[in-house]
Amino acid sequence: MNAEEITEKYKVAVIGSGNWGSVAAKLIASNTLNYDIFHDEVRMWVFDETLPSGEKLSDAINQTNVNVKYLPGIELGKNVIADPDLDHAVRDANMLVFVTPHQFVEGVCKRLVGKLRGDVQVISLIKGMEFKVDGPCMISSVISKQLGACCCVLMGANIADEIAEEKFSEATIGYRENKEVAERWARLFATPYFSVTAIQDLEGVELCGTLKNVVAIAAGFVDGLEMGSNTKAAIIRIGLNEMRAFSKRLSPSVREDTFFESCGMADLIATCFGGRNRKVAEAFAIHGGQRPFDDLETEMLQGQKLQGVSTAREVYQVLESNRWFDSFPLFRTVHEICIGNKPPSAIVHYNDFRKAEDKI
Ligand SMILES: NC(=O)C1=CN([C@@H]2O[C@H](COP(=O)(O)OP(=O)(O)OC[C@H]3O[C@@H](n4cnc5c(N)ncnc54)[C@H](O)[C@@H]3O)[C@@H](O)[C@H]2O)C=CC1
Ligand SMILES: O=C(CO)COP(=O)(O)O
Repeated sequence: MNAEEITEKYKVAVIGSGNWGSVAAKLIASNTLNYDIFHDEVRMWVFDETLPSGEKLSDAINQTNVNVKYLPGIELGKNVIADPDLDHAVRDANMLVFVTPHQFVEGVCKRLVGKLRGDVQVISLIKGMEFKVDGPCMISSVISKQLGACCCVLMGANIADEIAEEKFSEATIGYRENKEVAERWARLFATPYFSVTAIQDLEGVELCGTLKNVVAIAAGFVDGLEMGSNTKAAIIRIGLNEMRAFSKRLSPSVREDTFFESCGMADLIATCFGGRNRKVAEAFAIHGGQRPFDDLETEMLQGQKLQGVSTAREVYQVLESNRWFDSFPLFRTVHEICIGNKPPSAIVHYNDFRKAEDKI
């Protein structure tokens, strides 16, 4: 292959190296070796920290090829290079994968303004949203606005630890216009154990991935209160209804069939049974709401971050600013429980749910 052909290859950088970020890098790294259109090397930006051994996390990853803190025991692929220097990690990259917890994305984007190639394409794997003075803003919009780049999303029933062990799962890419770009992203991620479908519903896919974390918190409360399978199924059904109604009010173009893709019902089920939001919310309810989520997160997740509690707050702000409380009792109550205004047992308010369903 000559030098000219090499410069035309797509160069990938992964922004984030947490639990899912590391698994995403592993998936991508297996494909960059398989397909000639991609450069082999995958740069993974690491928000660096010092390990108890005194070693830097980025050095440990490069020496062992394992993210010893966020994904222990799993080899990422020799072509994954951990890079603590953000500017250096994205240099020359024309495919950027954003996968930080959502609360950090704005700060990261600010640091990237003016540093990226003009032809850069972006995908966000981040589940969350921001509430701004002029209303709610999805993470893909935060990224596209700040970087002036087109941004797809990839969401799905994707518990990272299971995909790391190469157990089969599916994911959904949401795109707005450019199918060719979406298909290139699908090629970058798909493996025999990770099946990726691209659909033209950016907003729907991202809203599903974001809102299911609020329902997962509710499912955790139900588990902590030992209310059983029927109650949990009811919470999942009511939650899905609120997800659909909320998504359509924010974005009327959201497609009905999106809720039946991996990003929809499948992710909701996976997270309500196997996710971190569920697990920490269960502990919160077991402690009768007396221990704050922040403390439980620090104690139980070893540096990993919850998205559901802050998303519940952002969703609550949308409900408040639009006077939508009556139509979304589950979303509303999750936030009120999280901040200690109601006990965990308030999650089951049968009458509120039925009244709301008459409205939505
Ligand atoms: N873990 C999972 O199973 C899945 C996660 N997701 C989503 O992917 C996104 C990222 O999640 P994970 O990779 O699991 O991360 P994580 O929950 O493991 O978060 C920890 C990461 O945040 C970084 N961090 C801490 N402080 C920071 C700062 N000030 N600035 C920038 N980074 C900082 C840490 O270095 C670490 O890389 C989230 O939106 C999550 O909802 C999506 C699907 C599955
Ligand atoms: O989004 C996820 C699975 O698709 C992971 O959910 P948690 O953040 O609750 O672990």
